[in-house]
Amino acid sequence: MTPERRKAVWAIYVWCRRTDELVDGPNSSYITPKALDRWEKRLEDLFEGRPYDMYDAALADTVSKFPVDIQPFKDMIEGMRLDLWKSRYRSFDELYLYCYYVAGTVGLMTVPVMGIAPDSKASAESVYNAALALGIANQLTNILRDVGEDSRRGRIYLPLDELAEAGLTEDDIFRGKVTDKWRKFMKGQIQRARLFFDEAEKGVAHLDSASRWPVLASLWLYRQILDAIEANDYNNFTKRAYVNKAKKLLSLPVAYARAAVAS
Ligand SMILES: CC(C)=CCC/C(C)=C/CC/C(C)=C/CC/C(C)=C/[C@@H]1[C@@H](COP(=O)(O)OP(=O)(O)O)[C@]1(C)CC/C=C(\C)CC/C=C(\C)CCC=C(C)C
Ligand SMILES: Nc1ncnc2c1ncn2[C@@H]1O[C@H](COP(=O)(O)OP(=O)(O)OP(=O)(O)O)[C@@H](O)[C@H]1O
Ligand SMILES: [Mn+2]
Repeated sequence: MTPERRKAVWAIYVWCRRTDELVDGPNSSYITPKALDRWEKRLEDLFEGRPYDMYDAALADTVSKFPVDIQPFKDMIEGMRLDLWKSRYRSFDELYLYCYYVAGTVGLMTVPVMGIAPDSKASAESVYNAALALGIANQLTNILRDVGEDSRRGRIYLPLDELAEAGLTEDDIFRGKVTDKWRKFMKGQIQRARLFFDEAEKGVAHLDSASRWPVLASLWLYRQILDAIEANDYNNFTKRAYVNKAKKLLSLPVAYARAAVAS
């Protein structure tokens, strides 16, 4: 990315990471809805040019230079509010909404920074939809990677109706035994996540040419976590799926070449 865009993405990343840390981090047990309200007030202040600390200042600088909208930031805080009380998702619709709040929003935050290609004939709406899809795909992948870890925190980010259809119960998740039923269920979940990645990939060609490589590379790196879950024979209860260094390194030049072809 250009240096200006890189700094802006950093600033957005830091804000997202700090927001996530409020509910996931070491002090999360002290975080109440009130604390999140204060965090939202602080967000409004920095958007109006009144940053509270240096990290906020980096984001205030970003929003003064790029046409970033405040709504996806507010929506991410809403996702953190959900995380404070909600630990079950009855259907994919409910889960999708959660994924939008905590990750789809990132796509909407970053498109104004990465820019749409001036010569692209795609509508801005279709590019935002692809960006949204990448956030959803990443979050679904994150969830499928962390089933065991989340269950040990009492959380199940899987559609309970689909679990029931597969003949599985909450207890099966807590017991964490890899059975044929589980493998079959996981195959379906992985397939759906891949559809969102495919949707996102179509949008990459319409981004400003300088932004394509980092986006395509990160898309490919994260998507390979799904392959790693398969390679672990769907044991996402006790084995963490990850993409090794060699595979990561190899993806970079391949993504570079593909991003260049797409221009
Ligand atoms: C180039 C690029 C990838 C830019 C995005 C950088 C950015 C601002 C990232 C913010 C990520 C963040 C900290 C989000 C907070 C909530 C959260 C933690 C979500 C999960 C990320 C993975 O984090 P991790 O594996 O560390 O998770 P744990 O906390 O350890 O469990 C998420 C799974 C979501 C991240 C979502 C994205 C990176 C969306 C990216 C979308 C785009 C860049 C749009 C691209 C545009 C088109 C047209 C395809
Ligand atoms: N808008 C921004 N978004 C993200 N990071 C930023 C932004 N502006 C500055 N930074 C980073 O914050 C750090 C401090 O910035 P600063 O401009 O003060 O640079 P510096 O390295 O301290 O140089 P100098 O000594 O010339 O001030 C640098 O690492 C810079 O890349
Ligand atoms: Mn997290």
